[in-house]
Amino acid sequence: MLLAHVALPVPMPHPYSYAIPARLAARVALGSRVLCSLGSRRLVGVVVAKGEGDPPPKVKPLLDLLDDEPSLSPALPEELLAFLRDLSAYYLAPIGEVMRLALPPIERAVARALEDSLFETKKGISARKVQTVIATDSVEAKALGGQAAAILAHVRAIGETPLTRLEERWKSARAAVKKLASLGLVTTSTREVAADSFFASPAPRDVPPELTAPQAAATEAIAASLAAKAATTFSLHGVTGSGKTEVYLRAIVAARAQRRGSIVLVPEIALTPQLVARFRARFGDDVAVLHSGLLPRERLAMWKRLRAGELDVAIGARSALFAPVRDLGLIVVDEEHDPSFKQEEGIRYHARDMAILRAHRASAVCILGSATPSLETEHLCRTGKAKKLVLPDRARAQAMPAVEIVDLRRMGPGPTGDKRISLPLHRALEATLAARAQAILFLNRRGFSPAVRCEACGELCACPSCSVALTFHKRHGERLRCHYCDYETPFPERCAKCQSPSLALEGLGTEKLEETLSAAFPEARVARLDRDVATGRTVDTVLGRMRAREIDILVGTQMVTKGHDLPHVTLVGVINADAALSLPDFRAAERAFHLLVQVAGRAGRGDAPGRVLIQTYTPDHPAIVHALRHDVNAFIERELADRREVGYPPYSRVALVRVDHPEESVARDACTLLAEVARQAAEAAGGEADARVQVLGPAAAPLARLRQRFRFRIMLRSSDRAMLRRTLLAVERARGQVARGVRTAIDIDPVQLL
Ligand SMILES: Nc1ncnc2c1ncn2[C@@H]1O[C@H](COP(=O)(O)OP(=O)(O)OP(=O)(O)O)[C@@H](O)[C@H]1O
Ligand SMILES: [Zn+2]
Repeated sequence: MLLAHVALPVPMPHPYSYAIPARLAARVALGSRVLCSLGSRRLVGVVVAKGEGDPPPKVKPLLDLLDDEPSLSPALPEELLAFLRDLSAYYLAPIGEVMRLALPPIERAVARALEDSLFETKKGISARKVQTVIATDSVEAKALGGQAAAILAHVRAIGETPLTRLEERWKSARAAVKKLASLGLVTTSTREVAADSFFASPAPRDVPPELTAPQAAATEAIAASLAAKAATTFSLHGVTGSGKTEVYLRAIVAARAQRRGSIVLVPEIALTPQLVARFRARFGDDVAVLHSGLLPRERLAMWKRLRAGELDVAIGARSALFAPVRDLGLIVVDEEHDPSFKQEEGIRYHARDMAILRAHRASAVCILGSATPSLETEHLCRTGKAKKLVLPDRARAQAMPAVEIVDLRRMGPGPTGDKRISLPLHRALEATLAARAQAILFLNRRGFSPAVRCEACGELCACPSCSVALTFHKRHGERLRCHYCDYETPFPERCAKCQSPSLALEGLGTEKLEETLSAAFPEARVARLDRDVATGRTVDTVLGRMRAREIDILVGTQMVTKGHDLPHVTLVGVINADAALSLPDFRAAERAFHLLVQVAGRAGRGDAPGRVLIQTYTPDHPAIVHALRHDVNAFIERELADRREVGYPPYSRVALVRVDHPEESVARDACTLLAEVARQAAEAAGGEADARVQVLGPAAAPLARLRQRFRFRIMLRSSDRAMLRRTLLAVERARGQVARGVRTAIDIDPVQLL
């Protein structure tokens, strides 16, 4: 009997077997989507293997085959299917749930046939209706005022405009449009559109610039690997503003020349409208831009066009890694150091690591681009697994900005009296405004639970055995705690280093900065960009206004540090460089360094030179010292030495077992049980000293309670991946033994340690 082994979207590690009925026999292929019954449910799964043999008892037949159109069948091409199986094995993730990462939304007709749809909407896919406003030929009888006048002028200048766009700029656009319509000055219409903000305005084609010598060398190396069909990973280390994007564009052209497709992964698509615009300027609208704002219908359309080979370039955030691009030749990971490439829920995959894997399997080229390569990537270069390409200078030979330190231990507040705006920063802002240039102020608000710092010497209270910052907790009296080993100590009376009694909590309270600035510089247009004020479209609007020079000072979080290319920004101020350094995370220094170099790199990209002021209590911290000199290599060298010494990645492999439950004792007991299992498995596995799997914990997670649940965890660490894996498999098997209601998760190569 002919059998199909089907991955179903249920949390089980194994596929299910079904009989292939004769009518489907010729068409069911590996990667086909099929309809199956499981118990009383009907589910859509993917055929991951076929075989002939004795059927298991009570085997049921496949009910139907979903993909019939030859260009779309099977749903998952062989290359993608094999990659997903590897991913599932690597992350110990249920095969059916992994498949779901790559499957398109389901069509309406199919969805109707399913009683139990796995996909986001039971109804299937609905259309996007957009209300637009068009100016008529009528002329106003008497002059209009206020928003109505502004909107009318806008619509006359721009042409048909979606109402939602108008509402972004004018609060009462809806009422104003109504009034204009009643005067016969505009008409509105509702229609179905493939509206996508990335394609809202036409993209004028650009003329490819002449490459700089390093760009040309990088492009040649990449093209040679493509031509040889040699799976190669490149680390493209180019300083900020060196023109990495141009290298990506040329690499895509080289892949196209061989009729191979490309995937470009970016950290956050909402923050990169400019990058998308550059791709459209080069390639027209023949690129698939995958982002969370797409409706299922739009996503399905993109998926189909990619699968059929009509589109050969997909750009998107980490999930674009699963795009069904035909004959994959290239995967670009832009800003590869960015932590957002790690998925933090469900299947906790790292898109950078998996990009390397998928490219490898497809004999494709993978480019990891960054001005601040991650230590992981640097390690790949040093162990011969990646080739390094360097762009040492800015593309148009602009100087790197001058970076200066403001030592907050010595420097008091400027005229505002707010200590976050030191005198030098205040003066620099004045000078920038006088020169009609723009400034970016970066305030780092990460670090939910504060660390303790000595105001006299700047020393941070750290764990004696883990070299990470201790975290302040109030719950059982004022205590400091290590989130790796659970070391605990009462709030110290004096600084361990200089004995000063002036210990202070590293403050958050940055909300009022924008207000303070507006008050201090009344003539300046101040705007803010962070998660609270910005979602999807507003980001685009704020960045658009920044580009149009309608903003003088932009205040923001991490969001302002990402790849923006704004030629009129001459001043960058870092309000408090220390916040990032005090996170209880072995990557704290690396992240802080990345942020500093990236945000500094926003200054001086145009003709006028740039200036960067970094305010800090710890001017001697290596992350700051090296950022001051833009010395990425020296920082990497030093940080690698530190990691090697304490045995953290990239010199070891780490995994976290996370456990949570509404009751603290239940969560702790479950975690203790799994830790015991891990210890026994680690012991049984044996191994040489440094390969031996270390089991740290159970310890309370830094975010000890989240959404009413108490969180505990175990950290497992080994220099040997196979050993670590064996131990984790034992934990995985024991997950079923914990008390009901306890949630457990295994996070392999974790990024977020909170
Ligand atoms: N060969 C070239 N000749 C002239 N201008 C170039 C060339 N290559 C790139 N540029 C320009 O240099 C600027 C910086 O390029 P790009 O934004 O790609 O830099 P980047 O390396 O991605 O920087 P970052 O890491 O800061 O994001 C852009 O305005 C781009 O148009
Ligand atoms: Zn510790």
